[in-house]
Amino acid sequence: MSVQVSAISSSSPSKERSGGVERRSAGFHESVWGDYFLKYASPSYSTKFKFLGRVEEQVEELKGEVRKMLTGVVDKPSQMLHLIDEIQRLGIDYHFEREIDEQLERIYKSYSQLDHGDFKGDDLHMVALMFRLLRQQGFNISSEVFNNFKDNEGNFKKSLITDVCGLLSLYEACHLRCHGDAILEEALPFAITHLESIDEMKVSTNLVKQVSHALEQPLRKGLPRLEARHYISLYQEEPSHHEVLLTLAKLDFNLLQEQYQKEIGKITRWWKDIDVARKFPFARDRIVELFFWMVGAYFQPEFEVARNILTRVTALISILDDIYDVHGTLEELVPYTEAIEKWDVDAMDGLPEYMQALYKEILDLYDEIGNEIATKGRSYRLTYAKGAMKKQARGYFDEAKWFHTGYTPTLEEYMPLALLTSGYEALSITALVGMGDVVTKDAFEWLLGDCKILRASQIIGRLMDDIASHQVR
Ligand SMILES: CC(C)=CCC/C(C)=C/CC/C(C)=C/COP(=O)(O)OP(=O)(O)O
Repeated sequence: MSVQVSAISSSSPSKERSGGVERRSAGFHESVWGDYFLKYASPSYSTKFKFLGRVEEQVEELKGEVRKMLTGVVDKPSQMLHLIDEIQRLGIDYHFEREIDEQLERIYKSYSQLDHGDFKGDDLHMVALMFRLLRQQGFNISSEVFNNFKDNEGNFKKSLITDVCGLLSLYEACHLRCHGDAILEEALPFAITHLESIDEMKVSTNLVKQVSHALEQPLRKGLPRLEARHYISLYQEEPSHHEVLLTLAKLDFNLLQEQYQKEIGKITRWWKDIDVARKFPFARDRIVELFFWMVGAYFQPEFEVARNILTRVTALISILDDIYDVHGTLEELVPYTEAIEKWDVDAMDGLPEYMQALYKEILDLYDEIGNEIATKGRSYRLTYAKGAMKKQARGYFDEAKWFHTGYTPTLEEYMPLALLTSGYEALSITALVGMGDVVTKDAFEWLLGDCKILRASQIIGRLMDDIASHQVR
């Protein structure tokens, strides 16, 4: 995400003097957005929908129609799979979670008999689509369903090479493979090779576009909102598209976009009031990018408060990271880390002005979060959030010590600390703070109990970040 400056850095940043001390500077570029989103926070900003109430009404009607499509009787499971796939790709599936789950459960229960009727076990597109949708939903479907597509010598059948639709579905399905899915490990390069060399004269323009987009960005790795926006345009060009689905997808996309604009407007207002550029000129100013990141974590409208909290905490952590990584001296960082540990406004006495300024922002923000969640009986979450912030600061401090003492850690020493400072633990905990009652105390304890998914995210996040930072230098 940034030019990281730490004990393992291979280049040195530039230096400058401030507060009578020579300080390093990473030379981050200014915000590319400036005040662009402020207008959405203004009371005089009015929605681009002239008749917002009418649009919302229309969305409700359309949702009713789609619900009927999803619950009505279809004699062909393949039709239902297609419908669910379209709904998911158009980004409107979050309105129909229960209906989709029920339909997929029905299909899962009967899939062993699906080789009859319209569902042919030799139709690669359908098998791969069924596999992907069921696995994604958490059903235990085996990758053995793909055995059928191999010849007697154990190679994928030659006839598949010209089946572009089938190859594309296989490719997308491969991204849901788990350890032990050997056939999908083999299938992925097979699908990629043949998708890369399709004869564009023999397939529709729309399919060519889908293939080239998928090769760049498989569905599984895509951000739901971006994928929806992309698919809406493709779907519109599809002669067989369903008008109800298309209209709902467009209106819903625009309504969500309006909501995000207001959210980022409010967050920009808060950021501007902090006066980041003046108080922390050495730090990254990436508030819009961070908000976008959090929309990737959860995009649904009901997570507005959660997104707001997570974006703002991450923004302050990002300044904190720049203090520990670049701007602060070791002599300043020692009392700063102790002050964060104490979490008390009196503890900031004697700290340099820029440190006091951030300290105050952190305390104020957590007070505000505390007030917000107290009204809902969720105050216990604040203890977890503060604990996560303190741990993060201690981790940053340990890294800074390595740097300032010129110590190069071994990989064994580096990894545990680097996983902590990746921020995934602190931010996963913070991500739960503003969520609804589905989150309980157990969820926080689970996250803190060495859970595999968090560890995997930390490893991926940390190593990708280190690779990117290293390349920037
Ligand atoms: C929903 C969820 C859990 C989101 C996680 C988002 C996340 C981990 C954000 C990290 C933000 C941050 C302070 C990056 C520092 O980047 P850097 O490259 O300067 O980091 P470094 O100094 O540690 O290398």
